[in-house]
Amino acid sequence: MRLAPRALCSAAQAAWRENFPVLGRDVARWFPGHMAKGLKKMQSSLKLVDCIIEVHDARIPLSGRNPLFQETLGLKPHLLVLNKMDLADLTEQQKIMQRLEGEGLKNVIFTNCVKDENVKQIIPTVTELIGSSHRYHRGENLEYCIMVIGVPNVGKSSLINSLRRQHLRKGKATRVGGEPGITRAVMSRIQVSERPLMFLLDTPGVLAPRIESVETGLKLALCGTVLDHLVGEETMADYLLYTLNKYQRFEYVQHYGLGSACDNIERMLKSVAVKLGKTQKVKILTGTGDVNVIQPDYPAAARDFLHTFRRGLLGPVMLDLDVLRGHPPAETVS
Ligand SMILES: Nc1nc2c(ncn2[C@@H]2O[C@H](COP(=O)(O)OP(=O)(O)OP(=O)(O)O)[C@@H](O)[C@H]2O)c(=O)[nH]1
Repeated sequence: MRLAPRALCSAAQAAWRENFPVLGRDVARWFPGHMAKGLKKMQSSLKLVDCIIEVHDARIPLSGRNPLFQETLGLKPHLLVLNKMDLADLTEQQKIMQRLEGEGLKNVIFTNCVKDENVKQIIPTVTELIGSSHRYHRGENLEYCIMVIGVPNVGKSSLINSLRRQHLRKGKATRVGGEPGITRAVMSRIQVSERPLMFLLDTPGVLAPRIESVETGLKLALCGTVLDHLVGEETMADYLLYTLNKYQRFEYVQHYGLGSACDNIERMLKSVAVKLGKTQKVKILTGTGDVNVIQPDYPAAARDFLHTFRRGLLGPVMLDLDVLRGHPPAETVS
């Protein structure tokens, strides 16, 4: 089953490295109006806020966070919630925590907001953070107001709903969705706890307008923070295959009944398409006119591969192992 590391860097790596710089520029341009507006509104609401909860995807704890958050919202006490822990391989959790602490992030909680795991730790941690931040202007006001920020689709709304389930036994207050960009406006305050009386402000997901590197862009895309069609499903599938092979996560072989691991995305998607019965009719122009041929539906196979990964069916994965192990970052996309 093991592929030699050299083989992993050939076919699989080439395509996404070539494609992404162009696609990445499209993604970088995709900094929609609502994100810029959202960030401005977040800044102006800051004076009402006692603490910031930044939610990020636990599969990329070391990359893809928006540096604008640090610059503009960094004055308040800050808790980093690494959500979707059920999808992340946390074998190296200790090292990840040490690394984050080295970057000044001392308050970090891993959560699963679908199953409410570790969510109960959040309110006591936030209360303690605010308590130790000398809020001299609080006066009689015993309410806490917390702003929830993060890049799109990391589970900000799910966290708010989970906190309400845990502390108020109430259901959904805010919309959750599988696509990035569900929350479009800084919403009115949502109560999440009675004692202490705590309100959260949900905010739209805001990506950095500039993507730090090709690999960061692809990791963000795999985590669903960018609309798939902007990067290209086949490019993302290519990077996913490269990553799974690199970290020896071969669950995909069994999941798709492939027989052996593969480092060629075209071959892999062809096998997946055949297994799934996804074929498409394509017209080919020949010397004697148009001929219809049946071809594997590569886009459908790529979509299935991505969807299967995002549901956790290919096992938990830590996309930032390369950063943790100190590999140099790939080229910047601007
Ligand atoms: N597996 C898993 N999925 C989660 C978890 N938390 C949220 N999700 C899913 O992730 C998707 C996005 O969740 P949202 O809560 O809408 O994310 P958001 O950050 O508010 O999204 P935007 O409004 O686009 O910024 C939804 O399909 C959720 O069901 C988690 O802990 N584990």
